[in-house]
Amino acid sequence: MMEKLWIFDTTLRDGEQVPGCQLDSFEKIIVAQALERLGVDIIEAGFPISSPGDFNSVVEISKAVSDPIICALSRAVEKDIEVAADALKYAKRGRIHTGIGVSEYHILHKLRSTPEKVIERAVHAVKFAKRYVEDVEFYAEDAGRADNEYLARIVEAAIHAGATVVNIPDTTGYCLPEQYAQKIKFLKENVSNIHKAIIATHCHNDLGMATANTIAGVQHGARQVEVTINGIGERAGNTSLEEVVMAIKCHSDIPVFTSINTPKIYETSRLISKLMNMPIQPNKAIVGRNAFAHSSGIHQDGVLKHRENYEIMDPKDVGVEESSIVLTARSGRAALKHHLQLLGFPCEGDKLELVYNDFLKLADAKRDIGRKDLLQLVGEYLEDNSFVQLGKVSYQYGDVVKSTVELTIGDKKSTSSAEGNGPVDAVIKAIEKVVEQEIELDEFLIQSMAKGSDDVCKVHMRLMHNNKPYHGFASHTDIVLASAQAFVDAINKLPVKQPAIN
Ligand SMILES: CC(=O)SCCNC(=O)CCNC(=O)[C@H](O)C(C)(C)COP(=O)(O)OP(=O)(O)OC[C@H]1O[C@@H](n2cnc3c(N)ncnc32)[C@H](O)[C@@H]1OP(=O)(O)O
Ligand SMILES: CC(C)C(=O)C(=O)O
Repeated sequence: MMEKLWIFDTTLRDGEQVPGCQLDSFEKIIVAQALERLGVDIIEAGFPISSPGDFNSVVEISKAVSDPIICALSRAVEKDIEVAADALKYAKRGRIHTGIGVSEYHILHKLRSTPEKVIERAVHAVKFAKRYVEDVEFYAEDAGRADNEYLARIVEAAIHAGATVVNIPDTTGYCLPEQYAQKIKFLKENVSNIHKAIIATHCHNDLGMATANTIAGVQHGARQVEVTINGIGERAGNTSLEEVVMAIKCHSDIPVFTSINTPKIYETSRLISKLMNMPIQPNKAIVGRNAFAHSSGIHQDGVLKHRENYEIMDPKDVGVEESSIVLTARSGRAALKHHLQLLGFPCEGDKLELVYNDFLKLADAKRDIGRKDLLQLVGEYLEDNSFVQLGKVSYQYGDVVKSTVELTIGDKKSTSSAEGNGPVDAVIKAIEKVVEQEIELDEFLIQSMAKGSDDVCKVHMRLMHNNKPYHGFASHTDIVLASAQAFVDAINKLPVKQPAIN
């Protein structure tokens, strides 16, 4: 029989601990509401004792969100628990998450205590939390490295004291999937009252095993998974929500279901990445830019013949409009033919052969083959009179930065000025003013190629147009110019109509 797997999202607590990811209360509410729309069951909203700001966020999230359980973290310390309870006062359903370290490292070298005293503190903390809320989750910190016999004792005591959920964190990301699975199995078989609580996983990714360990835990009886969007979290991160949810969806033999509205995954992932300033690596499972991009000929041919040849999930199931066939020097005739067809130039036989040979030469010399290149290859590219070309770019500092850019379409020149937050913002705004397209700058990455201050920087921009992404690339020693060129490069890839100039 299929059982419910509770999705406990800790993006706003463990995820937010990451340097640079801190959010204010307003931003946290936006995230919490997105998590509610995504369908998570529990939102860990913060660690209220840690700061007035975090306390306030838990209060405001409790008011703003109605469906999920709102959870607040605490140590096994009375004051922490009191403050957590106070922060949860507006929550429709509030949960206190309390616990203590259970590995030898933590007992001896962090808490400077003894195993027996730690059990006493755990029991006291759970009982104390029960005075305020019915729903109390106990975490056995560093359970991944703890002795299983001792772990079973403290978990049994916590359940006896009233814990409704027992969390078995692999805090340091140490376990291998089989070890973690055995730990959960051991608890199922050796904790006499385990049927009275839900077992939760909370795995970190120090060895890249967080998702594998979480799934192994579920396969052995865990029924709550603690996860974050994009896998953000302390050090190498937490288990990523999207990976676990989609692994379960793809493997119907795992006897659990989740309440996640999977087509909302992609937009939630982008929101978190943007608000927390955490770019997503292109090859990140499920939500990375290349997760549904096919770039080598054999794969492209396979996907074009039958999507499932190289895709285990439908991109629409995670909110990605469609998979993409990216033209590179590793592409074959099938991919080239597909793109030419899309442009309205069906090409077969000898003609395709000729174009393909030229295409390979171009693709060897140029990494990114776009629409303009293809039109040139089929001899249909007239004078460069319909695409945006960037001319002179200038800007000056003052109270606000002012920029002027020259843009050309064919022989029509246009000059545009704008003000912005900084030179890149001012230049992008000036370009936007003259390009008649609905576009949104969705991602902006600047990377230096080497190390020196004389270095060339590489810019990647992603624009959204009609819910589809268009990528622009450029490199230059001048960051502002590289950004402007990357922006124009992406604009030139918009397929619907060629960008016009005012
Ligand atoms: C695995 C996790 O716990 S994930 C959560 C981690 N998140 C955070 O730490 C962010 C929020 N933390 C904070 O704001 C602060 O660390 C506070 C408010 C909790 C505590 O601040 P301080 O009182 O200044 O203590 P400090 O951070 O220096 O040290 C932590 C103390 O808590 C103790 N402690 C750590 N975990 C626990 C626990 N679960 N239960 C009881 N005590 C604990 C440590 O042993 C140490 O005590 P000591 O000072 O007597 O040696
Ligand atoms: C507080 C606990 C659940 C934690 O974050 C960890 O052990 O990693």
